[in-house]
Amino acid sequence: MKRQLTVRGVVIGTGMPKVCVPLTGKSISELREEAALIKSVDADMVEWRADFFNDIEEFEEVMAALTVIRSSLPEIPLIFTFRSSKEGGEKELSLEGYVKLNERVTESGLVDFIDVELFSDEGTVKRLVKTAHENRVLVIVSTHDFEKTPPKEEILYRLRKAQELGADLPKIAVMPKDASDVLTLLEASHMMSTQYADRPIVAISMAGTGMVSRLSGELFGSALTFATAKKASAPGQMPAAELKKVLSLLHYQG
Ligand SMILES: O=C1C[C@@](O)(C(=O)O)C[C@@H](O)[C@@H]1O
Repeated sequence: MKRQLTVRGVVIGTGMPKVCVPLTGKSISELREEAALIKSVDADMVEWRADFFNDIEEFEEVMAALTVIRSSLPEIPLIFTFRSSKEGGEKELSLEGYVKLNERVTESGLVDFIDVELFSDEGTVKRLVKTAHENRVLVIVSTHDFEKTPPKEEILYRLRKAQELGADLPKIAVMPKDASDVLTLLEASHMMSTQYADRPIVAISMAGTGMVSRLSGELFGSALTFATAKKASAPGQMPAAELKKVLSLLHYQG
């Protein structure tokens, strides 16, 4: 039986995919505004994409930003993500800086999830998973390809590796060049969720070509989908309210 994740009353891994909206503000005042906007959007979860934040190397500022976000959105599951430039993010940190940042955020008690990149190296992933779990924080282990869609076997390998390393939510996002790449991602998502995963997973085909993958997770086994309140954090995201309508239509079984 597949595990589900229940976080602040949101159940991930059953029914409609849960809608997660990223915060991409560069400063505390931008983040405060964005958080207020998110209150008016029907989001299930929020992701702070901290790589957009100007003062990411100033730990006091990071904590201040996190406190503002958490106090503006006290009820909603919150993901902390530093997405490195090599995986499609805005900035790069040293490995040591990346580990420290994630550990301190984990220990702050302000977030429900951290996102750890699979290619950080195995030891780092294991260490961050351990610290997170000791602090009752869940872990998304993520991997991205902004250039192409790898073969199905490679997508499955990465998702299985993430699961093996202790991810509560293994996640992959890849770039399609055509419809057959989208089918590859969807097939891998379906296979992973029905044959190999004992927990929810997330699988995304990006950009306009891949948009269908952001809508069809309930059928193909992807438990979370990212949408915008203001600014997209990756190509192909659509406004959260529109996305929710489509998810409800696809959920309707007649
Ligand atoms: O990894 C992901 C998925 C994503 O890249 C997307 O394609 O929606 C958006 C990112 O903010 C998030 O961290």
